[in-house]
Amino acid sequence: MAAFSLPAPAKLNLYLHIIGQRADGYHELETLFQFLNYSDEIQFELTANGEIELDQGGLNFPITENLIYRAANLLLPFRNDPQQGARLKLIKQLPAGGGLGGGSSDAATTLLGLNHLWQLGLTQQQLANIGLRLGADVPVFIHGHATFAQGVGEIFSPANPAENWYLIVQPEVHVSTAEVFSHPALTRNTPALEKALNEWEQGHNDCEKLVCSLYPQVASALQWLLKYALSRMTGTGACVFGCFSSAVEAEQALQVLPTEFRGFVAKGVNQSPLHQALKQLP
Ligand SMILES: C[C@@](CO)(OP(=O)(O)O)[C@H](O)COP(=O)(O)OP(=O)(O)OC[C@H]1O[C@@H](n2ccc(N)nc2=O)[C@H](O)[C@@H]1O
Ligand SMILES: Nc1ncnc2c1ncn2[C@@H]1O[C@H](COP(=O)(O)OP(=O)(O)O)[C@@H](O)[C@H]1O
Repeated sequence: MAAFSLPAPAKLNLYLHIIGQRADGYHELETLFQFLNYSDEIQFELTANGEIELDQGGLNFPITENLIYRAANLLLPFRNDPQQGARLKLIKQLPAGGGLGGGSSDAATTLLGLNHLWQLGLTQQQLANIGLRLGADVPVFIHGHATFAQGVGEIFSPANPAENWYLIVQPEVHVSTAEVFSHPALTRNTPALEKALNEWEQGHNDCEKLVCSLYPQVASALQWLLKYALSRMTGTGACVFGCFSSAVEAEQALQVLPTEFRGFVAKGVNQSPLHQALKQLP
C-alpha cells in the first residue's frame, strides 16, 4: 500500500515507582502503562528516491532531532531496495514533554508504519530493540497492550487496568525528564512490589512531590483536579490526570477548567489504537 495514516496514541503512567538506581545512573522503575484514545497522527507515503522527508507540523526544533526522523533513519539499512523512500507528515496533537509519551509514541508508529510501507518483515521484538535506542518508552508503544513494566521500562508483564475516563490537565510548563531524575530530592527507594498492583489507585508517582515543588503550576493543576476526582501526575510530568467513571462527568469538569490550563478528555484503553489501525491496513 503506497499511502496510509496511523495514530500515535498517548500513554499514562497510572503509577510510577522508583525502586533503585543502576550503576549507569538510570533509574529502575515499576510502572503501569495504559494508552489513551487520544493521539498524534502520522501520514506515510511511499517514494522512490531513497530519502526520508518529514513535515513535522508545528514543532520548531531541527528535523534531525525529531524522533520520527531518527526512527526512520534506523530502519534504512533493513530496506530490500535502497530506492525505497518515505514522505512522512506529523499532525501533532499531544503536548510535547508532557509525560504523555508523544515523542516515543511517534517513534513507535514510525517504526511499525515503515515496517509495513517498506515490507521489511521485522518482528515486534526487533522493532522494540531498535526503538529502545531512541527512548525508554518506545517498546511499550510497539508492544501495544497495557503493561506493568519493570527495569527502565522494557520488561513487561500483562496488565488489564480498568478502562476509565480521564480528564488530562496540561500546565503551561515544560518539565525536563533529565532534571527530575538527577535531582537529589527524588525518592528512589520505594520497595519493589511482589506483583503488579491490581488497583492502580494503590500505587503512586514518586516524581510527583518533587515536580510539584519545582513547578508550582503542576501543583496547582493537581490541586484543582483533586477537587473533582482521584488524580495523579503521569511520568515525569507536567500533565496530571483525574479519573472519572463516565465521559460526561469528565467533560463537566473540563467545562470549568481555569483558563490558565489546557485540558482534554480521553478514555484509557488497554489495546493500543495504533495496533487496531494496523490490523485494518491491507
Ligand atoms: C520515566 C518516564 C515514564 O514513562 O517518563 P516520561 O518521559 O514519560 O515523563 C520514561 O520512562 C522516561 O523515558 P524517556 O523520556 O525516554 O527518557 P530518556 O529521554 O531516555 O531519559 C532522559 C534522562 O532521564 C534519566 N533517566 C531516564 C529514565 C530512567 N528510567 N532513569 C533515568 O535516570 C537519564 O538521565 C536520561 O538521560
Ligand atoms: N515527534 C516528537 N514529538 C514530541 N517531542 C519530540 C518529538 N521528537 C523529539 N521530541 C523531543 O522529545 C521530548 C520529549 O517529548 P515527549 O515524548 O512528548 O514527552 P515525555 O517524554 O515527557 O512524555 C520533547 O521535549 C522534544 O524535545
